[in-house]
This record gives sequence, C-alpha cells and structure tokens, in this order.
Amino acid sequence: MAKNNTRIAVIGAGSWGTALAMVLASKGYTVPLWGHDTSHIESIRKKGENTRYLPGLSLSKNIIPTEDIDKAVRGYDVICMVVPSHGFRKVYEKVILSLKDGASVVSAVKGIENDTLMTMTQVMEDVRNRLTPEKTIHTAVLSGPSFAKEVAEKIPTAITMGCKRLDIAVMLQQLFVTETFRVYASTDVIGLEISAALKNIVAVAAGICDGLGYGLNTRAALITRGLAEITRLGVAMGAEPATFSGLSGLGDLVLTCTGSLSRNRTVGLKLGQGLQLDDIVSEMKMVAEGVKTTRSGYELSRKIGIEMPILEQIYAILYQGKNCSDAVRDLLKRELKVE
Ligand SMILES: NC(=O)C1=CN([C@@H]2O[C@H](COP(=O)(O)OP(=O)(O)OC[C@H]3O[C@@H](n4cnc5c(N)ncnc54)[C@H](OP(=O)(O)O)[C@@H]3O)[C@@H](O)[C@H]2O)C=CC1
Ligand SMILES: O=C(CO)COP(=O)(O)O
Repeated sequence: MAKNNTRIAVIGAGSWGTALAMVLASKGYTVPLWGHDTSHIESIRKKGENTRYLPGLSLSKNIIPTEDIDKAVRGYDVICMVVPSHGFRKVYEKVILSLKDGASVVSAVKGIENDTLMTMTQVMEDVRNRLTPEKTIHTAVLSGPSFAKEVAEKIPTAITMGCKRLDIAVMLQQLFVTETFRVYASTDVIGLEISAALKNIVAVAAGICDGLGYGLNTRAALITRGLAEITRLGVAMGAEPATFSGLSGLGDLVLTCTGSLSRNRTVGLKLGQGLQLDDIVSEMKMVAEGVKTTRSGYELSRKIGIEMPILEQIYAILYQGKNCSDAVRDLLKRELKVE
C-alpha cells in the first residue's frame, strides 16, 4: 500500500474526481486535480474544500487544483479521467496531446457516448488513433459500488480496476489501494464498462418504482431481471459472464438501486412522484449518467439485437413521454418465460 514514484493526476473536479484525488493524496501522492471551471477551481484552492460537490470535507494539501490541463498531464505516468461521458471526448482530446508515451489512463466514468455508442475506453482508443497514433497508451477502467461521499469519508469500499493487460491492472490496483479502499484487478474491460453504464438505467427504474409507492418485492425483481438483461448485452459484446456478479455488476446495481445517495435513483424517484424529466435534471447540480445512457444503451441493444425490456420501458418513459405506471404494467404483462 506504500507510495511509489508514479506521478498521477485526476482530470475532473466533480464529486468522484475529488474523492479519488483524496484517496491518492492520503497515500502521499501529490495530485493535480483539473477542472474546467476556473471560478470553481479557484474556490477549491482558496477554501481547501470542494464546496460544490463534496461540502464539509477538507482536502489534503497534496491535492493541487488546476485549470491548466497541460500542467496537470505533461510528464505524468497515470491519468485518471473523471469527466462525465458527455464531455469526456473533448477533454480527452486535449489530455492526449500532453500525454507521455507509455502512460496509463484510467476511466472512472460510467456512461456510453451518445451517437457513437462507444464506451469510454473505446472513445480513448478512437481519439488516440486519430490524434496520436504513434503513442502507446494503456487504457483502464475503475468501477464498482462506490458513492464518492463515502469514499471521501474513508468508509470501507471495494472496487475493480480493469485493464486488458493484467500487469498494468495490477500496477494500477496497487496505486489506488488504501486501508479502506480495496481494489480488485480484472482484464474484462468491456464487462466492467457495460455493467457500470447500464446499472444507472436500472437505478432510474428502481427509483421510479419507489416513487410510485411500490415495495421491496418490486425492487428485488428489478435488480435481478435488470442484471439478467445487462449480462445478455455485455456477453454479446464479448464480456465474461462472471463480471456481472462481481462488484461492477451486482455490487453497483444493489448500491445504486437501494442507496439514497444515488443521483440516478433520485431521478427515477422524482419521475415516479410525477415530476417532469426536464425539471428534475435542471434542478440537479450533479450528473445522472443514466439519463443519457438510456438513449445510447437503447440504441446499442437494438444494434446488437438484444432484448432489454426494462431498458426499453425506461427509454419510453424518458424519451417518448410514457406514463410510469403504464410502463410497469407493460413489463408485468409481457409474455411468460422460463427463468
Ligand atoms: N459521484 C459518485 O459517487 C460516482 C460517480 N461516478 C462516475 O464519475 C463520473 C463523474 O461523475 P461525478 O464526479 O459524480 O459528477 P459530478 O456531477 O459530481 O461532477 C461533474 C464534474 O464534471 C464537470 N463537467 C461537466 N461537464 C463537463 C464538460 N463538458 N467538460 C469538463 N468537465 C465537465 C463538472 O463541472 P461543472 O461544475 O462546471 O458542471 C464537475 O466538475 C460519472 O460518469 C459518474 O457516473 C462513478 C462512481 C461514483
Ligand atoms: O456509480 C455510483 C456509485 O457506484 C454513483 O451512482 P449515481 O451516479 O447514481 O449517484
């Protein structure tokens, strides 16, 4: 668990980027924390606290807030990308220009890009092929049940680091692990990314059912059947089935479908209570990735030809104006099946 000479920076000064910077800073690493909003970065620098996203938690002096992306990236060995999926590509296009050959880039983001239907490691590969094909860059993904606030408060958490090269996954595992932040290694990058992105949609569904006043039976059914459909899609994309019963699969699904800290579950809860999506989203200061991923997940499932009944109903609610109760009724009256 000891610190080594690796230089690591975090790109994205929201709740999760800040919490991950706190994990690394607690090990003694000096961590640049990049954010795109100069006034927000200035506020973090002055107050020693991210009052917008993690209020009440003092930041270590080892965290260096910066709005200068080149300064945050140039010469660093490992970059942790924590910019929401809708802004990820644009930021990475800047990051890659300053990235050193042989660096590792970890995506801690849970989403699928709209329009391209790419996961974040696929976006990174696409950007590299276009902008710096001569560079070798190791892409990785960090995923699992981990509310930023709890991680920042050092509440015991377990999570998975995935990289197609196991030696790199193990190097990154050792870099992030602390006494309260246990990191497993995996080589199933696509499995981790698909489970991470799609659990957010099931969390919206769980919130809707709670908002409608349904009970624990409903939630347990959603978690179980949600996992079945996420697994079907992931396996069709080349993932290992076992990944979906791991931390990034079942683990994160349980957390976000049941935890009151989940932004995606909160969106669903308010929809179930009758609020309009636009009003819910415009009042939230944090990102709920499941809203955009419902669109890309839906298009991906149709492209690959995988039946995903829960996802289809959430898509109809969010993007076709379907009534929440009608969606639940239509799920229940589907043709009977063998489990
Ligand atoms: N929070 C959590 O518990 C966890 C989150 N994640 C994932 O981490 C990712 C980041 O989420 P999280 O940190 O929670 O989000 P937050 O909503 O807490 O923060 C988002 C951050 O990204 C910035 N941002 C928004 N749009 C852009 C853009 N286009 N370019 C650059 N920066 C931008 C925001 O800046 P501004 O303030 O100016 O809007 C803010 O600093 C998501 O994919 C999420 O699913 C994963 C595990 C846990
Ligand atoms: O992914 C998360 C925890 O693992 C956070 O979930 P929300 O984005 O729904 O808050």
